[in-house]
Parts: sequence; structure tokens; C-alpha cells
Amino acid sequence: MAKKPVKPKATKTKTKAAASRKSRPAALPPVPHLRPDAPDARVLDRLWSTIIARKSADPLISHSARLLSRGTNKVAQKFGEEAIECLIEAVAGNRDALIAESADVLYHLLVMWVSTGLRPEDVWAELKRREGISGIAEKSARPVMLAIAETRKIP
Ligand SMILES: N=c1c2ncn([C@@H]3O[C@H](COP(=O)(O)OP(=O)(O)OP(=O)(O)O)[C@@H](O)[C@H]3O)c2ncn1[C@@H]1O[C@H](COP(=O)(O)O)[C@@H](O)[C@H]1O
Repeated sequence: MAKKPVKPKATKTKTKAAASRKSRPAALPPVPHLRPDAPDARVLDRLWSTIIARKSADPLISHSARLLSRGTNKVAQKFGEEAIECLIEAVAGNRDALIAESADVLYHLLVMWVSTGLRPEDVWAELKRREGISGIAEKSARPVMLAIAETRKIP
């Protein structure tokens, strides 16, 4: 009677690999790529340069100059107002209004950067530093003291 082929025993490394796959969090979904002809975020860099150029403009003809002349506190208040208007449209599900309000928020954010001396590359560098690091992993890796200090937040 022909002998049954002997199945090779699963080597330790194979079971280890299977075990580590079980313990490793599920991989994040791939990032969808933007359409090649889509307008891109460089519009923000151009807008920041425009606002910088408006610093010395007449507040009667330039909204950016008018905002900047009212000082950082007023600029920050307007940014907050626009952010609220943005969340209202998001909650209401008004897509077109949300696009418009999102543009207002970004414009007022850039005016706030100009008012406080921030440059776009300061923020782009921080976002680049965060790339590939999950927000969940980043938060759980924070030093314990910081985490305790943050526990005051409503869960
Ligand atoms: N992206 C924007 C932009 N988004 C919103 N806004 C203006 O922001 C203002 C928002 O008006 P609101 O009524 O919400 O409030 P407010 O007039 O700020 O103040 P309050 O009356 O509420 O006190 C409007 O006048 C909008 O036109 C903008 N103004 C300018 N830009 C850009 O900045 C460039 C330079 O604009 P100027 O500085 O005006 O030359 C423009 O070419 C645009 O690219």
C-alpha cells in the first residue's frame, strides 16, 4: 500500500509569522491619488504670498489688509466664526456651501498665519513629519505625564 505523503511540519517561523500577523493591527487602506489635472494645494502657497503682499495695501480696497489692520485677536475671532459656519454646513449636509465655507476657513487661517508670522512651510513640515504615523499610535506613544494631563478631556 503506497505511503501517504508526509505533510511537512509547519516550521516555527511560519507559525511565528502567522502569530505576528494576528497581533499586528490591520494595515491602513491605500491613500487615493488625486486626479492629475485637479487643482492642487499650491493654491494655498500662492494665497499666502498674496496676503503677505496685501499687508501694506489700503484696507478700503483689500479685505486682507482690513483684516490684518484689526490685529491678531480680531483675525482669530473671524477664523473661529468661519470654522463654525463650516461645521454648520457639514452637519446640514450642504456640500456646495461646505466647499465655500471650507475655502473661507482656509483663507482666514492663512490671514492668521500672516498675522502671527507663520510661513506655510512651517505647517507643511509638521504635516510631513506626521506622514505615515497613525494618529492612534501617535497619541498612545505620548509620555504618560502628558496623557494624565490630557485626561481632563471629556471622553
Ligand atoms: N480667498 C479669499 C477670501 N475668502 C473670503 N474672503 C472675504 O472674507 C469676507 C468675509 O466676510 P464676512 O461677512 O464673513 O465678515 P467680515 O466682512 O470679515 O467682517 P464683519 O463684517 O463680520 O466684521 C468677505 O468679504 C469675503 O469676500 C476672501 N477675501 C479674499 N480672498 C483671497 O485673497 C485675495 C486678496 O484679497 P484682498 O485682500 O481683498 O485683495 C483674493 O484675490 C482671494 O484670492
